[in-house]
Amino acid sequence: MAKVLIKNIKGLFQAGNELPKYKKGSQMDDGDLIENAFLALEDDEIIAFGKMEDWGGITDWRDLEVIDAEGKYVLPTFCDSHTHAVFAATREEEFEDRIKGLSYEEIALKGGGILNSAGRLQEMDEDTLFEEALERIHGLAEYGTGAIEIKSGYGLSVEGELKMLRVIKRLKAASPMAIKATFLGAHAFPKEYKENHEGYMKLMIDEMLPKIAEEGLADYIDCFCERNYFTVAQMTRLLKEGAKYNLVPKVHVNQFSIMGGIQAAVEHGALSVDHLEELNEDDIKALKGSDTMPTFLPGCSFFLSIPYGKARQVICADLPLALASDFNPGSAPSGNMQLLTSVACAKMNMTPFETLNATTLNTAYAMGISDTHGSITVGKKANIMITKQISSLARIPYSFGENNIETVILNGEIFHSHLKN
Ligand SMILES: N=CN[C@@H](CCC(=O)O)C(=O)O
Ligand SMILES: [Zn+2]
Repeated sequence: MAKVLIKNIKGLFQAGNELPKYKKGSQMDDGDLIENAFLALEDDEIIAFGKMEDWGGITDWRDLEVIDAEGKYVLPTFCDSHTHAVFAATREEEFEDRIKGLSYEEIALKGGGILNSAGRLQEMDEDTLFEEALERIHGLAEYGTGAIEIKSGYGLSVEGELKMLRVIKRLKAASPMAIKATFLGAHAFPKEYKENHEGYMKLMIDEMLPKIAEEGLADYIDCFCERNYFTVAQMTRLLKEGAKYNLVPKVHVNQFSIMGGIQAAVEHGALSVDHLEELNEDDIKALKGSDTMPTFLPGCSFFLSIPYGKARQVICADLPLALASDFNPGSAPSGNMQLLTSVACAKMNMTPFETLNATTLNTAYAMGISDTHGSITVGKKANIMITKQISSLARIPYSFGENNIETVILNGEIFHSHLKN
């Protein structure tokens, strides 16, 4: 598909050549929607868009492929800025334990949770891990995800972490999705280091980080800063070490408790702070004036029955906000971004436009790909999705669980379509 014209689009969402790098406060409810629009793609780029009546300007194309989008909306594909999509096994048994009354934290303290996944990952070879992860993320693309950040963190040993990050590197090469890799060795202390936290800190700093840098395996560095996991001091030390290798922080903070992790992450130039189920006024103050993207993970709140992030408080403070899936086998076993918008509307009182901004433009920022993804902008990647014929864009969050996306185009090529040719 060298040249494509999508015509008669009912509404083109997030379209503009002068959009802000992210939307915040009241801007979050602005869809930058062009009604009755066209969109032109050439090779893997967006080259023009506008009202249908202005289409006449581009008439010199030959061999033009035309897609008629009458009654349908076109959006940039979702960017999922926080996932753990490389894993060896699902964890239904922990799901059942939670139904019976155990909490996520109690299961983890018994050796389940992240350590359970780490044990399973050790047993799986790199090729199988890669093949299963590729199939998994391409399944998400059918629901509109065009870019995805993936963390390590189920390795928890030098070989295990390198294996995960090498798998992510192979995914980058094998998939048309935009992929970013984050080193999350500090996801949990492995069993062998239960009584020797300093030993594991040294292992990450002296052995993992240099090897990761040597092979160019990570774009970002993460740390699960939480009670029973890593302290603010340990996170700070790690972020400083990561900075020596130009690894920008994107961190897990404030999932169960408020420990000052947001302030420390902001001070160290974090691109995003993620989870934030717990959030207070000091945290909001720390985020104000920073360029750190607060990121909520409502799939985790839903699945673990923990509080939802206070989206209205963040938006009312004139801050931006991003929504990511947290796709992982323990706390959020779904990477369906459409479903995420439903949960955010129903449980966090976000408007449909707010959720769509929070899963496209703002997550593109939160994964460092704003220059190429997250909006319909001339020169950006031709990563777009076409909805089915729907009454309004609010239908995406409204009809929870349904796949409202009919066609997904990644880098100018149709990746998936429900249309029968
Ligand atoms: N909270 C830390 N890490 C993941 C869960 C990982 C797991 O349970 O396997 C999260 O973001 O929810
Ligand atoms: Zn996570």
